[in-house]
Amino acid sequence: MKKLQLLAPAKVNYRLDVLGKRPDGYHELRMIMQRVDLCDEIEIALADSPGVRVTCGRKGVPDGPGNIAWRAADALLKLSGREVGIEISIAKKIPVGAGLGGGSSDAATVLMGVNELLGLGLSDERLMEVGVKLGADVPFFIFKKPALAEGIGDRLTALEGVPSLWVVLVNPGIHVSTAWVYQNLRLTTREPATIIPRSYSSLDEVCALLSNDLEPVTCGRFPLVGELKEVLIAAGARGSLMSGSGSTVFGLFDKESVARQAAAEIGKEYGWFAAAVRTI
Ligand SMILES: C[C@](O)(CO)[C@H](O)COP(=O)(O)OP(=O)(O)OC[C@H]1O[C@@H](n2ccc(N)nc2=O)[C@H](O)[C@@H]1O
Ligand SMILES: Nc1ncnc2c1ncn2[C@@H]1O[C@H](COP(=O)(O)OP(=O)(O)OP(=O)(O)O)[C@@H](O)[C@H]1O
Repeated sequence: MKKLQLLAPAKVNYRLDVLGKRPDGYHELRMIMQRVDLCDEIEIALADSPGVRVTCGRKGVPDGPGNIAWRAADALLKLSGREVGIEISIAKKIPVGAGLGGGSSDAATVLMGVNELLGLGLSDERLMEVGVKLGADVPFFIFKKPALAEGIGDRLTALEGVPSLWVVLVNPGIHVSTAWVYQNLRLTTREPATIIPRSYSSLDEVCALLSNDLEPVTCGRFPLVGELKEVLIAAGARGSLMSGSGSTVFGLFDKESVARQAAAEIGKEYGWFAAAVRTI
C-alpha cells in the first residue's frame, strides 16, 4: 500500500504587528515567520475503504474530524472528487496550543502529502488557497521559506539572507487559546509602522526585529510567560520573544553549544519543555 512519511515543522514569529481588525473579526497582521526543525511526524497512507481516518493519541488533540489534519485531507478529497481512503497517523512532537503553529503545520503537510500521494498535481498556490480556509498560518508552511506575512498571515513575501540560527524553545505547559488572545487584544493607535527590512545578514539584525503585539495579552494573563524571556537571556540568548499567541518563548543563539546547554539547564532546573533547534 502506498504511503508517505513526512515531517511537519514548527514556526516562530520574529515579529508580529497587529495593524487593525477586519469586519469578519480577523486581524490584519504584519509578521516575520521562520520555520524551525522541531517536527511532528506524519504518516499518510492510501487505504481500501473510502474516507479519511486520523489517529494522533496525544492528550488534548482529537482523533478524527476534530483534527485539523482530518479537515485538510477531507478538503482535498472533496476538491479532487476522488473516492479513496486516506489513513493519517500523527506523532506530536510540537507542544500543543503553544504558539508554534503545530496544528497548522500538520494541515499544510497533509495537503502537500495527499496532493503527492494521489498525484493531483495541484500547485502550491492552489494548496495555499485551500489551506487558509483551515487556518491563517497554514499557507506559510506550504510556502516553505522565511517570510514576511501580511493580510491575515496569508500574503507571503520571501525574505533574503535570513541567517541560520540556533533557537531555544521553552514551553511551560500552559495551553493558550489563540482566539482568546485576539479577542482580548486592545487595539491602540500605533506609531506609523516602522519599515521592516526585506533582507538580512546577521543575528543582530534579527534581534532588532523582535516584537510581538500579542505578548502583553498572554503575559498579562500568565505572567510566567514574560519571566521566561529573562530566563533565556540569563542563559545566554542574544534576544528573546514570545512566539505567536504563546505560551512558548524562544531565545536566539549564534552558537550551538550555548543553545544546547541553555536548553538542557532550563529543562532540568524548571521541568519545562526546552529544546535547542535550528532554523530551516
Ligand atoms: C498567532 C499566529 O499563530 C501567528 O502566526 C496566527 O496569527 C494564528 O494563526 P492560526 O492559529 O492558524 O489562526 P486561525 O486558526 O485561522 O484562527 C484562530 C483564531 O485567531 C484569530 N485570528 C487569527 C488570525 C488573524 N490574522 N486574526 C485573528 O483574529 C481568529 O479570529 C481565530 O479566532
Ligand atoms: N493536528 C493537530 N495538532 C495540534 N492541535 C490540534 C490538531 N488538530 C486539532 N488541534 C487543536 O487545535 C488547538 C491548538 O492547536 P495548535 O497546537 O496548532 O496551537 P498553536 O500552536 O497555538 O497554533 P498557532 O501558533 O497557529 O496559534 C488545540 O485545541 C488542539 O486540540
